[in-house]
Amino acid sequence: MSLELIANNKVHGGWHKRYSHKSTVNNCTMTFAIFLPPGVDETAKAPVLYWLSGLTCTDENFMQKAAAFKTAAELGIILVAPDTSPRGEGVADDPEGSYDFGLGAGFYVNATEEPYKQHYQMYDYICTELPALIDEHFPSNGKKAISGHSMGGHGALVIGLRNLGQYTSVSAFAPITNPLNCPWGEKAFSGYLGKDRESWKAYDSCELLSHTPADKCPPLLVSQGMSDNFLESQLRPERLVAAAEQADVSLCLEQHPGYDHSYFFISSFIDQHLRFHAQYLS
Ligand SMILES: N[C@@H](CCC(=O)N[C@@H](CSC=O)C(=O)NCC(=O)O)C(=O)O
Repeated sequence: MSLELIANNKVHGGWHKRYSHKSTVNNCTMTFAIFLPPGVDETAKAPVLYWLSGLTCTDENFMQKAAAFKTAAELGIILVAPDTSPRGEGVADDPEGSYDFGLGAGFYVNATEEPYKQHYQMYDYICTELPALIDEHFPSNGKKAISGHSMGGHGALVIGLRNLGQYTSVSAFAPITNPLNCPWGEKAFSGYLGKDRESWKAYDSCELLSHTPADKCPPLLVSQGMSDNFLESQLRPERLVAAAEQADVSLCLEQHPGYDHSYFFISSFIDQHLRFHAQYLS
């Protein structure tokens, strides 16, 4: 699969690059961004942290706002930030053009419903197609971890918990923990997955965590701002804690007074998340 370079910036001694490519699973052109820390090449390979962004984001929000490069450069971690949905001609959007469904809101699921299923296969894209592309074109050493924010925190938890053994560690900022039972999740899953709520459970981190064998669960870190406008209505971290207790799994939930839902919060704690992942990636 060929890549087209669309941006190239030196930063903290490494390189931030953006690429587009034809996606077989999403049946459209996709864009992703990558940070290559200094010194990585075919003889000095590095692990990869996949970052999944939230509603309304592209590959650019994390790279421009999270302030992750300095510590990723120090730790020798490759960062990969995909887009949050398929895009382009023929890709169905929310008929009402809202921000929480359709373009920029793929929810990291494989859609089964018309007219979304032709393109919205973000679960397979993140789990399979993108890592294969990264391993083919960049000096990754085969070790990978996953993190994300809000909708992307949901995606990171779901993908980490459905693919036990594949991600050394999983973290999330302000994740949508229980999309089965919150307005963002119910809207997205109805549209992408249809009316059968049973089929939604495969994409719910509380549901998945409550059934995860403790000895197979990856290390989990969740950070939540306590002045987050979406805390009560959409995020509900206490439900993830209850699921962890049910499975007797260790979950580190850090609650930070005064922080909101924005990248100001993420940039304040991204170093901690990078160091958390580095322990397991190294
Ligand atoms: N426009 C909406 C909320 C949009 C929003 O807050 N998006 C977040 C992710 S929310 C969950 O997935 C985000 O990361 N935005 C991009 C950014 O750069 O901040 C509203 O105003 O309610």
